[in-house]
Parts: sequence; structure tokens; C-alpha cells
Amino acid sequence: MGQTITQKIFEAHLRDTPTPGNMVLDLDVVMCHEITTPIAIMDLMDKGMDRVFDPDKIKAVIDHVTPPKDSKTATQSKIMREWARRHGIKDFFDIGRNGVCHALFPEKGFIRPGYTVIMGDSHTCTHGAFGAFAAGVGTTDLEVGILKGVCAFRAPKSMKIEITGTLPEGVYAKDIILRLIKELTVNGATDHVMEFRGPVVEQMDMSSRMTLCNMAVEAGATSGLCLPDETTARYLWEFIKDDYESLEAAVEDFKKWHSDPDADYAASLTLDVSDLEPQVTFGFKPDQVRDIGEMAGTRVDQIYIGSCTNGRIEDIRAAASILKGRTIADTVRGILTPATPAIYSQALDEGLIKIFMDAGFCVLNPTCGACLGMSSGVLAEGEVCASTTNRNFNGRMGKGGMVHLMSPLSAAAAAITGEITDPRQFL
Ligand SMILES: CC(C)[C@H](C(=O)O)[C@@H](O)C(=O)O
Ligand code: SF4
Repeated sequence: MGQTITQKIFEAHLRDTPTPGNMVLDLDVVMCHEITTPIAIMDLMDKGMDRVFDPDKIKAVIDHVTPPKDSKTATQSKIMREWARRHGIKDFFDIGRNGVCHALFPEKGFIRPGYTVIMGDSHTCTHGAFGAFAAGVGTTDLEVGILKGVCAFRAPKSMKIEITGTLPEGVYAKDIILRLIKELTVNGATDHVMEFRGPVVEQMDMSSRMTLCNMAVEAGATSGLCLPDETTARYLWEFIKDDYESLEAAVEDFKKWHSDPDADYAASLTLDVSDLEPQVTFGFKPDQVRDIGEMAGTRVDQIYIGSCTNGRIEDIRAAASILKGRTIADTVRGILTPATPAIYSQALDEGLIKIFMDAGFCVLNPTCGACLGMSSGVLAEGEVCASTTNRNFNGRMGKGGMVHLMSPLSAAAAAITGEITDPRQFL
């Protein structure tokens, strides 16, 4: 019997099998941010175990509330900063160099095909876009990861998600993943790794693959991943060029992580996207998804373009393509948060920031901020936000607020009209 990519990664990293079905894996990267890591740091200090397994394999960023909004968040940042200095963690990103973890770390080349990655953050699955096994973990696992560089997982079940057809104009990876979550429901992929494949995924850039994998957890999945190929190798080339004779050699080597044709999948699903419409959520769960036409005319108060789901340059370009030469409705507030400094800088170079500002958007520094309702765009009671983020939980962006998840293009269309709008009318 052949193996899936996930089984291959598990086998290559297996340190121990303490009980049947439980596997302890060696970790290639442990990623840290200032909301969950300080709890682990303080606990390790209390236990007299303030150590790290390998400072080069730990990547740390202050991203959720930055610059800090109050004493509490300032203290969280301070604990991270001092810990990183104390242990010689050189890949530590503070104000001026910091951005949303799941956008920043890929951009720095920290994730490679076949890697095992953990973080105390549920959207760690984003990094599966590189053909890695990347999973969000709780404080105890994070502490063990930081101390020993290992993590225990249950033997994974794989779900094969085949995406076929041709993606219509104005329809994006975000629409695909929202549709998949609708079909699977919020726990349809529990205990599974979602393996995204098929011709549509093969044609996607890394940004779109990251959007897909980012929301795997919203269907309950342990992680999501894509098979590493030439697109992956090109994205990573500046970081891997000393390891390979040529790009072709890298692509060939990456194939060792491809699932075998006779691999065993616990479940499978095929989605033909040829007739897919832009998708929008309507309730407080990410599987409450409708075609945009059914939601057209719903009033919005705020537009939020950013986050680890859709705050990359490709997302900003898509939104700018219809904001150019237009202004946003005077009933809405528009907020753009490029996910990293490099994305922000690129958007400046391309004149995209000016397009947003001329349209009436407020442009913020890279941070999670409003995405989880902590700062920089929190909603008031009864307010509605058209958002490119990944969670529409009750109160997510502010108590009593409502969030409609959608693609950056759809969010830009809502900004222009002040209500949920099919963006294809502006193309
Ligand atoms: C703060 C963090 C623990 C949290 C997560 O794990 O996802 C956040 O990133 C989120 O998106 O809600
Ligand atoms: S951008 Fe939002 S979803 Fe992503 S890590 Fe930050 S808070 Fe979590």
C-alpha cells in the first residue's frame, strides 16, 4: 500500500510510538507569537525549565496586538522579547519588522516541503501549503516543543480534496475554501489532514494555496496541505538555491513528498469550481455559507482587508483592481492591513496603497488586530463587517458585531456600495 504525503512526513520524523496510534515526531520548526507563548514561557520559568531545544529552529513574532494597545499587551510583548534575547533566538520579529505570523514566516523561507511545524495558533495549518505538516497546538504541547523539539500526534487520517474545473473570473481560493467548509461543515474534517490537489490547486500560486490551507481548521481538520511542486520551488528558490543544482532538481526532490497513487485515504471529496460563485458567510459559523447573490444588499459598516487568510500582495492587488478610481460608500469605514512589512512595501511600490487611500481606506501597520477583535478596528454592538479573515464566530471582531467572510474582491465591492455586492459587476 502506498503512502500519503502526511504518512511520509510522519514516518520521516518518527521519534517514538508510546502507545498504538500515538506518534511522537521530531519538529523542524516551532513558531511562537505573543498571545500564547508568554503563558508557556512563564510556566517553564516557574518549573525551573527556562530552556529552548534549538534557538535556530524557533521563530518568534509579536503580531496579534502590535504596537501594544495597553499594559497587558505591552507586557506580553516584553515577555516574548526578553525570552528571545535570553535564548539567542535570532529569528525574532518585533515592531517595524513584524507581521502576521502565517504570512511572515513563509515569506522568510522558514517552511520547506516535508517539514513538521507547530505553533500555539490554530491557523498554523496555513504552512501546509508548502507540503509541510503544520499544526496548531495547546500550551502543554508548545512547552514540550520549545523544550525538547518534539510533539505527539495521533496517526493521521487523510482526506483527499480534489479541485477540478476552471476557476471563473472574480472567484478565488477563498471562495473555494468557503464552499468546501459549507459542504464538510465545521467538524466534517475532524482528525483529518485535508490534502488539496487537482488541476485547480496545481495552477494556484502559493498565496492561494495558503488561503486554502489556512481555513482547513475551520472544517475541523488537524491540518491542510498541498503537494510541493515547481510553484513551491520557485517561491522558495532564494532560500534553497545553495541546496540544489537547479530549480528542476529541487522540483524532482520535492516529489519524494508526493502521495503515492495507491495511497489510502480515509475520505475524499471532489469539487468542480467551473460554476462556483463568490461565496459569503451569513451566521456565526464558517460553514454558514451562501452564494453572494443570496446575500446581496446586506448592509455593512466596516470593510476589513487583511489577516493570515487574505492579507497578502495578491489579495491587495485583487481588491485594488476594482477600487482604482472609485471611492468607498460614505456609510462605511474601510480598513486595510497588509499582513507583513514586505507586502506593505510592495503595495507602496505598486501604487496600491495610494489607490486604497484615494478610495477612502485607512491603511494600518501589519498586525492581526481587528481579525480577532483585539485592536485596530473592533466592531461596536450591532455593527456588520465584510471581512477577508477566517472566522465569523459570535463576537469575533467585537461584542455584538457580525462578520461576513468573503474574498478580497468581494470585500472591495462591499466597500464601494456599502452592502454585500457581487464584485463581478465591477470587473
Ligand atoms: C490568539 C490565537 C491563540 C488565536 C488562534 O489560535 O487562532 C488567534 O490567532 C485566532 O485566530 O483566533
Ligand atoms: S490574522 Fe487572525 S486568524 Fe490569522 S493568526 Fe492573526 S488573529 Fe489568528
